Amino acid sequence: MELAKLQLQLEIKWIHPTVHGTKPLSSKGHSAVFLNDRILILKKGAKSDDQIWFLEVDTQYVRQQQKQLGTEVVAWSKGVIGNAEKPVVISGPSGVGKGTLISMLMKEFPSMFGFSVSHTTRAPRGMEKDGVHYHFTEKSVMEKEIKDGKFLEFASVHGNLYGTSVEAVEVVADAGKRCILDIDVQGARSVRSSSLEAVFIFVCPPSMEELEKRLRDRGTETEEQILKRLRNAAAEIEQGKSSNIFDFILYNDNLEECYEKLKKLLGLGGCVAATPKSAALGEFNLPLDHSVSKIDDKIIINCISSGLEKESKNLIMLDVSALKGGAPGRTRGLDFQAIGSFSDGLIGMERLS
Ligand SMILES: Nc1nc2c(ncn2[C@@H]2O[C@H](COP(=O)(O)OP(=O)(O)O)[C@@H](O)[C@H]2O)c(=O)[nH]1
Ligand SMILES: Nc1ncnc2c1ncn2[C@@H]1O[C@H](COP(=O)(O)OP(=O)(O)O)[C@@H](O)[C@H]1O
Repeated sequence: MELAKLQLQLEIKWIHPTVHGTKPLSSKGHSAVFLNDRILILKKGAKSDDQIWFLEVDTQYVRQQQKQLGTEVVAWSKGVIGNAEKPVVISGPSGVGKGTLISMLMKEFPSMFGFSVSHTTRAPRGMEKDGVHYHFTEKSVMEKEIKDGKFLEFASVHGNLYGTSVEAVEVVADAGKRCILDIDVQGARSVRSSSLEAVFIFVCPPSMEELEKRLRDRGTETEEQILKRLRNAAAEIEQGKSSNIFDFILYNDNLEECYEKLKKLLGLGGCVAATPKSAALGEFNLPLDHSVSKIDDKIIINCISSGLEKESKNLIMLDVSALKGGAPGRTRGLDFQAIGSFSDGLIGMERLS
């Protein structure tokens, strides 16, 4: 019996999984805590925005990727204190006015919204700037990056490749802004089934004739491209209206009226505070010398040589009960609290954020 066990042990093979996500840079040391489907890594002596990481081993994203690639997969995700507001996905046929509505929103609320800059293989239009309207890229480069797991979603639209990189969405949330994605219906469907929780809006034209007029008047496409966009529009409208991807359908007939409706459903109807809700809350540097234990969803960090102002506050509680997002993007929803010291008898709780 013992021999059989030993033989079994000897047969265990090391597996080298495919690693997705951006790996943390090495540090002077780290603590690791096993949660149900991922490993929490606390980097010692790292800066406050680089100290919490997760290595996902059995999350929904990892399982999806394993199925797709047919290999073992693990994925890195950086941990962030606090939550970001739900991103807004806006879809609709070419020429319906998505870009116009988004520009109006960004102009009126510059500190509240940020645009997810997509990658595309199509050529830039006259006024379009690389890195602002799109990241204009080569097909082979984009395909390689898609393979490396750098994209949240991608699709072939009107004969070109378009995609939202994980970074495009996360940098907006990192800046404490609400992210707006202008993507097609296929992309919206992919985001719907991803770990990113979003609000989905589909913009419809008042008629096909008006759509054609807007596309022609915009004057940015060749006749062939206009015809291709119009051919695709009917199917897109059909999918947008009938699929259960979208939470709201907006008719863009009168522009001002449509914009008012858009603001209303984003909760911007009345008097709005223009200050963004910052995602980066509080500053706390994990000292080199600490020990870590886990009680249910709470990670207790005992800072032995406390880097905190008050020596007595050397116990920190990291709450991982409400994690949001995760690989291939950031893991949000973490909460830090100073909970005193053993000598205090755990008196008082003070949120560090
Ligand atoms: N899936 C996906 N679609 C995108 C992305 N970026 C843009 N699109 C969509 O691609 C389509 C064509 O966009 P564009 O070339 O800018 O032309 P326009 O819609 O006529 O202004 C539109 O439906 C966009 O919503 C992206 O990152 N992913
Ligand atoms: N409600 C509207 N009424 C008339 N023209 C509009 C309206 N909304 C947008 N447009 C115009 O239609 C054209 C296409 O709009 P655009 O925002 O570029 O569409 P999309 O981003 O959906 O392709 C632009 O020239 C824009 O000025």
